[in-house]
Formats: sequence, C-alpha cells, structure tokens
Amino acid sequence: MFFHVLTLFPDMIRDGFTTSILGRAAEKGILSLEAVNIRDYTKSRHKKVDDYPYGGGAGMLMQAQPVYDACQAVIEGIQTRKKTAGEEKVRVIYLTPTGQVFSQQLARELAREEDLIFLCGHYEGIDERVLQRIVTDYVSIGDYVLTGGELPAMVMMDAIARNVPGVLGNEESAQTESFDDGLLEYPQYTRPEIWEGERVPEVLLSGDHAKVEEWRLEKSLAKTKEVRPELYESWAESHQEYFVKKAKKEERLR
Ligand SMILES: CC(C)(C)c1cccc(C(=O)NCC2(NC(=O)c3cccc4nocc34)CCCCC2)c1
Repeated sequence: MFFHVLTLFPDMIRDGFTTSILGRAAEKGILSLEAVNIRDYTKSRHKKVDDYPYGGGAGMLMQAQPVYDACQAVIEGIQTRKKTAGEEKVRVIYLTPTGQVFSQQLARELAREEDLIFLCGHYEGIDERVLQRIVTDYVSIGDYVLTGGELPAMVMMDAIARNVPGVLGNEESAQTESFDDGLLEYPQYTRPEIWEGERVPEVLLSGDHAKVEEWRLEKSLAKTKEVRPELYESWAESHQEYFVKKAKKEERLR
C-alpha cells in the first residue's frame, strides 16, 4: 500500500507516520508514505499557495494550481512505478467536514487499493474547481472544527493500514475482531489482582474460558446497547441465534 499525502505540512505527516504501527509496517516494506509539500508546486515568485476568497468573507483559500500540479506529479510517479501510461484512476481522498463519515467499513474497502492519495485542506479550504477535477472521495472523520486535514489523514491511514494484510502481527490483530464483530469492548483488567482495594471480577480468575467468554460477550452487549444502540441493533439482527439460546438457557434455569 502506497500512501501519498498532499499537504502544506509534510513534516507533521512524516512524524506521525514513523512513530506508530505504520512505521513498523513501513520497515517491513508493506506500507510506504510520501508526503508532498503543495508549496513546492506553486508558480508564484513568493511561494504563495493561498489567496482571498471571491465574494469576500474572512480567511484565505488554497489556490487550485499548486494543488493540481502536486497531484499530477504524484499520479505521474505512480504511473512510472507501475509502468502504466494508462489513465490510472487513482483514488484521491479529500479530507473535509462535508465528506461522508469515515468508518471501519470504509477503512476495509480502502485497504484493498494499492495507492491512496490524501488531500489535506488548510485555511478556509480549497478552490472548488480543483476539487471537482481531482477528488474521487470526500471523507470526514467527524463533526468538530479542525485547523487542517492532516490529523484526519493520519487517523484514516492508521485505520486503513490495520486492515492491510501483514501490517498487524497476529497478536495485535486480535484487538480488532471485537469491533469487527461490531460490539464495543468489555471492561479489561490486568495485575495486580487487588488495586486500591478493588478486586478483579472473580470469573476472570476462574480459568473457565467458556464462562469468561460468556461474561465478556454480556458486558460488550450491555455497553454497546447503552452507548451505541444502533450498533447493538445491527449486531442483534445478525446474531438471532444468541438470543434464542439465551432465552432457552433462562427457561431451563427457571
Ligand atoms: C460542522 C463542522 C464539522 C464543525 C464544521 C463546519 C465548518 C467548518 C469546519 C472545519 O473544521 N473547517 C476547517 C477544516 N476542517 C477539516 O478539514 C475537517 C473538520 C472536521 C472533520 C474532518 N475530517 O476531515 C477533514 C475535517 C480544516 C481547514 C480547511 C477547511 C476545513 C467544521
């Protein structure tokens, strides 16, 4: 998987990449990252990449030309590497509050691509004309005001990379199946057995794996039902047998 990030702050992207699982995967040669400084592609003498918005309004906008040329340079690089002069349709993801909300499902879908280009906005955004010309996917990581698209790009790259085969060792990938079966995590405990007078739940010390599994699923279901009822409902729909079995078991215990 080749990540290409178009940004005014390439160091922010590079630092964020090397100090995470992405850094280790890069060493393994499974992932690679190039952070391209949009400012390197400006044609203005004063390295200008932004200008006042037509129609007035506070703040500045990123101009189309540097963004377009930086993106073209990346696409040419991809075509050279892949030795395809053909018009590769490379996915260009624009991080924006106006985008579809990012999800585990989208992370899994994007993990199947060989190349992904991320375009990070700054100031008040980017000239609409270049967005129309190059962007294939508009994606948001959630509803809050941010300074730029760089952190959202790093969030997305982390989540996508975890779905790229080989990036996670098998011990790490265990962490993801809980969300993959769509439920929130159960409460977890580690040594010491008693901390500030608080004990670990007995069942977890019993060594009875079936009971531990049952306890964990119950806790996950309770937490999910309380905090994310919509996730709970979709899980319940695809796990009818769980509720049938539970009802039978309670019947027997009555
Ligand atoms: C209603 C709402 C969401 C609060 C809102 C409404 C209006 C503007 C913003 C905002 O933050 N503008 C600044 C801006 N944000 C983002 O890029 C951004 C924000 C949030 C999630 C993201 N995911 O990807 C990119 C994201 C960075 C500078 C370039 C212009 C975009 C926010």
